[in-house]
Amino acid sequence: MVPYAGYCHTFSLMNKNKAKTGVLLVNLGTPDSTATGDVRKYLREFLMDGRVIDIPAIPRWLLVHLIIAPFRAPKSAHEYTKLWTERGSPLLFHTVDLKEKLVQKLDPNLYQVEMAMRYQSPSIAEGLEKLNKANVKKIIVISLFPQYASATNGSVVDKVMEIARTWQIIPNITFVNNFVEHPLFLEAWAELGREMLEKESYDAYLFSYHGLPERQIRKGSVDGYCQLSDKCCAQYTKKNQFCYRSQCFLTTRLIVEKLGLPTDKVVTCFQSRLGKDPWIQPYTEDMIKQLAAKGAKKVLVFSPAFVADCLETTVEVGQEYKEQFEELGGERWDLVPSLNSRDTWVDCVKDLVEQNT
Ligand SMILES: C=CC1=C(C)c2cc3[nH]c(cc4nc(cc5[nH]c(cc1n2)c(C)c5CCC(=O)O)C(CCC(=O)O)=C4C)c(C)c3C=C
Ligand SMILES: [Fe+2]
Ligand SMILES: [Fe+2]
Repeated sequence: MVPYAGYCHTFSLMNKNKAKTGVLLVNLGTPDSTATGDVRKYLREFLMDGRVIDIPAIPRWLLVHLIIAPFRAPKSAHEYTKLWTERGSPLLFHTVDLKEKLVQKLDPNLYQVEMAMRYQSPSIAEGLEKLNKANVKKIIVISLFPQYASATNGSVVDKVMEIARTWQIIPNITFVNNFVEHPLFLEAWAELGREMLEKESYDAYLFSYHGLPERQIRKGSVDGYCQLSDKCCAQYTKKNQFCYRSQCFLTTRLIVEKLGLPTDKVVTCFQSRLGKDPWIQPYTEDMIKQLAAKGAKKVLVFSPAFVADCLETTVEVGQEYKEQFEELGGERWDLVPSLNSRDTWVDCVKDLVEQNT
């Protein structure tokens, strides 16, 4: 044992003298409080991002400042009161917990981990500054969105580069593009699913993902491959490997395989449409109607575009869609909670870090 202990001691001293690898975990962001003013501030920053509302800057400014933010802020502020806790917004505190658990699992001599929000606080600028001051040799940026979208992962890349390009020395920066196929991401969802399935049996399994304007999928389509039909997105090929819709269908298939669910009882759909333009389909509202019309009484719902409980899951899926389903005669609408900071998910993030070191 003695030589081994000595070796470890030397090894850890060697590590102490080496530059660390920086890790930046980034989630979407949330208002600072449920006050209408804070929600308005959040919505303005979020929706003024040209990757989120991808229209020219002047019409975007008019749309956001004169229409969406003023009308949506009071309504959204009220919605946020339904999920706010003593620790604030779940999206934020679950990301803090994830970061803290990750820190526990990584060697502190090798890694410095920071977390940030794409919009509002803590900002990406603050997180990057901490890593820059620590003189890290490399930065691994993990956007906490499993499926790639220009509006989320793409926007994080944009923001990180906007800041890093002002530095004299830019270390190596690696971005994790998506992690839909990571076995531990899938296993974490399967564990959550099993916990629900042990207690209850269901007539149908609904996978509801955040929606996107169809236009944004078309813009990213290689050789016009993505026509937003079931034919293109139901397959995952090198042509549509970055198509958000196809990555969502793939996520469903892989979780369903792990759980051994009957595929004829599984539906994939998209929620949270904003504005009048067509968003990717099928819409979750339409699927709820179809399931109820077919006589489904008990539905188990997964939201695997989100890694933490948030407004979109807890309130929109867990409360509003539940009410709609019950009004149509449904009896049970059980939402699988999100990954938050459960161990298998932390192990997934740890593995993403180590693979990219
Ligand atoms: C899966 C990741 C997400 C994608 C893709 C995405 C695209 C996208 N979102 C909007 C508009 C809104 N989204 C809102 C909330 C929200 N969105 C995501 C994730 C994705 N968005 C999350 C995690 C949340 C919840 C944040 C929280 O604090 O809990 C909202 C604000 C909420 C509201 O006022 O109702 C808006 C607005 C667009 C336009 C878009 C793609 C173009
Ligand atoms: Fe969103
Ligand atoms: Fe596609």
